[in-house]
Amino acid sequence: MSGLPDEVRVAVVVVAAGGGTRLGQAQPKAFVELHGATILEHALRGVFAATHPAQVIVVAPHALVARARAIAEHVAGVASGHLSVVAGGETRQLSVSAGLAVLADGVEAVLVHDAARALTPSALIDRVASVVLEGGGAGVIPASPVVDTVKRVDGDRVVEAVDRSDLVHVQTPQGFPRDALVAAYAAAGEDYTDDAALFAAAGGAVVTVPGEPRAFKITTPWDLNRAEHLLDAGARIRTGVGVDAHRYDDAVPLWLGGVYFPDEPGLDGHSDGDAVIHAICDALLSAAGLGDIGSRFGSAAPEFAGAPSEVFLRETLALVEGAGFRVGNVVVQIIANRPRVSARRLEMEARLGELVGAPVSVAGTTSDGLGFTGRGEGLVAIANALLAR
Ligand SMILES: Nc1ccn([C@@H]2O[C@H](COP(=O)(O)OP(=O)(O)OP(=O)(O)O)[C@@H](O)[C@H]2O)c(=O)n1
Ligand SMILES: C[C@](O)(CO)[C@H](O)COP(=O)(O)O
Repeated sequence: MSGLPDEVRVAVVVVAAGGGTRLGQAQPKAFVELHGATILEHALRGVFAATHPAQVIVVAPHALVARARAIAEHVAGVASGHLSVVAGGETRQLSVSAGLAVLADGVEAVLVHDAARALTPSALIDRVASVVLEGGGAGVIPASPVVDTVKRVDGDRVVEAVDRSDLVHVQTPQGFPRDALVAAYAAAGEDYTDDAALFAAAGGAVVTVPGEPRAFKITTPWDLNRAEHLLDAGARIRTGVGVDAHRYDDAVPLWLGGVYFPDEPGLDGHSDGDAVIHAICDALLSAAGLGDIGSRFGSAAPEFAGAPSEVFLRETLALVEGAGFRVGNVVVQIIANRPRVSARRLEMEARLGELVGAPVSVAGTTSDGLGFTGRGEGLVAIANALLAR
């Protein structure tokens, strides 16, 4: 496969072709429902929310390739991405091989990820990808210390205590330099329980990065229940905050809160400088745990030069919705000597409400002569967003 943009240096192979015998449900594990969506959909939300642009390769049971494609396109459609869906094999290793067979030209780092780790935070995917892309040549796996005492047993008889000080639990995604991983898979003579073991057997070095509790694998009914409870409790309501400051610039028009202010100095910035919209984007992204406007859109990216900030807001909302959230409400406080917020507050609230699809309140204040806002050098906007799942 070729034809992906140059910046796509990462592929994530999401293996979802297992039967899930230990979960014991009628359908294959990745297609079991979890909190109103399939396990696969939850896993893909995390993958598409990662910052590194990636080719996402979903490996599904032969009979469910079309269903997996529909699920993946639904998630990718709102978050944008480069997607391939292929049929897996009898073992996890064969499924990974099927995914590796469709790697795009230009991919340098391959992450292999279990769909069964449905709640894996996108930050872990980015963490692994970043270390592989640094180019040390090693495989990179998430690991966490073993917290329980460990015993070696013979049947039900304890033989000895095992020193756990140098033991870790490992998770996915596991990341590798592309060529070395493909060569290791081609050379593999036996079945390994994870990609790092196969890579090490071919002579590759493997290093660890910190794992994440939420990246646990849904293996048994108890795990599925735990995932349900986590989604129930933790993610119903989330808040986020965003702050943006811009210097006044007489040479540019003033756009604030999506509204044009004639006869006012504009705001200096790479885009149209609409600090209110920028603060709202940061509030929404932080509430969803999706990073910030700079990491998402690039504060100097040429395509955003002079761009209306509504573009950032639309993209931000697509990301937030792709991560499974809807916006409850947004509030913004503008700290500035000018413009007078009260005169245009209702217009800003209406325009922003229309863009966000939820109530947006705008308030204004001054800093009582203090600081750069008080000296009339610039303007600050502070936004707070409430998201719900
Ligand atoms: N032939 C296989 C076997 C496993 N996997 C994937 O590998 C991941 C981890 O495997 P595991 O949790 O062991 O899943 P299952 O093999 O489905 O479970 P079980 O061993 O209980 O049957 C899962 O996302 C699973 O879909 C796969 O793509 N192809
Ligand atoms: C790859 C893996 O998820 C790493 O922890 C795991 O080894 C695969 O699943 P299994 O439960 O060991 O079969």
